[in-house]
Amino acid sequence: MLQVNNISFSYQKTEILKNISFSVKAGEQLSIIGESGSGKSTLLKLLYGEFDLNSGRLFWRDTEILGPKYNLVVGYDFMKYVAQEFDLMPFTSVAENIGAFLSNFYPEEKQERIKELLEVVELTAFAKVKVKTLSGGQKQRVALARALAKEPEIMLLDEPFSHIDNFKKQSLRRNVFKYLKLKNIACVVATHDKEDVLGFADRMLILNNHEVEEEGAPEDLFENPKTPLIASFFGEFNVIDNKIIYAHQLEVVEDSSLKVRVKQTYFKGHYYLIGADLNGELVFFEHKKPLDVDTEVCLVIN
Ligand SMILES: Nc1ncnc2c1ncn2[C@@H]1O[C@H](COP(=O)(O)OP(=O)(O)OP(=O)(O)O)[C@@H](O)[C@H]1O
Repeated sequence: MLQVNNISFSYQKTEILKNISFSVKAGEQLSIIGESGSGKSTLLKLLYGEFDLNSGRLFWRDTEILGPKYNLVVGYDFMKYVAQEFDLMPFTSVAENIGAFLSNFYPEEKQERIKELLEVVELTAFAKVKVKTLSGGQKQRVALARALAKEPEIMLLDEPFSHIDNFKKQSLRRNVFKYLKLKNIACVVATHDKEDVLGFADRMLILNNHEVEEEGAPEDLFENPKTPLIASFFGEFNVIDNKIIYAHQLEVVEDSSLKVRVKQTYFKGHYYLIGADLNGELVFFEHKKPLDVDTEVCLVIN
């Protein structure tokens, strides 16, 4: 179990993270979300032992994770960290990069393992290609496979699919998260992307104003978002009578006291997002057809 006990940290004078506490069990997937600059990457780096804490303590099982002041070599065998900038060997092949940390003592097992990981990140066809010729997204996939190679007990992933195109993203996410569960590898993912969270994370933690704003299962936070920041992560929302109402909770009906005038219509695939004026405020709702500007419609909250 990863145990984060009341940690605080600052690069210079201003505190970036204040009194952060949480835990992650073996095999559990935790997503860290928060606005840009809220300290997600910094938190992952602290978990990896890259910096010394101002206060608080960090443990994986019984081992205390220590910063460079107390630990000459950053990092631990039980932990792998995939940063936003990948640390690969550009002049060797994809397969060699993935196998770089695997022992040569059992060559057949090593080749088997590389083959398995190439499949997880869908790079089998690129096994022999030199990493320097790959695209950013392909490099990110090599970095993921390389981190998985030695089956760490815990993975720290910083925006793990950010460079990968939408065609590949869905299946790659499923492969990687499924693999982590299968091998019971705990995982902490810093992300902006709700698709990295929904359907995969067991729990999520929201960083705001240097602190943990909320922590819980994605379903619970989605159903009962306590703040606009949390709601905004899940989708378009409104504040009506001081309550957070998602766009999909508003439905057009024949008659109601909630009358709005349509201002904008956006095609969203299987629905349209409509922006409308409600007593001078812009509200958003979903509708299966586009609506003409200035049409008056009535809404109910479901
Ligand atoms: N090496 C550094 N030295 C000084 N300040 C830093 C350093 N790295 C990050 N910061 C500052 O710490 C704060 C948190 O940055 P961090 O990169 O952790 O945020 P983030 O939530 O991961 O952002 P993003 O989502 O944009 O990646 C920011 O104000 C940033 O400017």
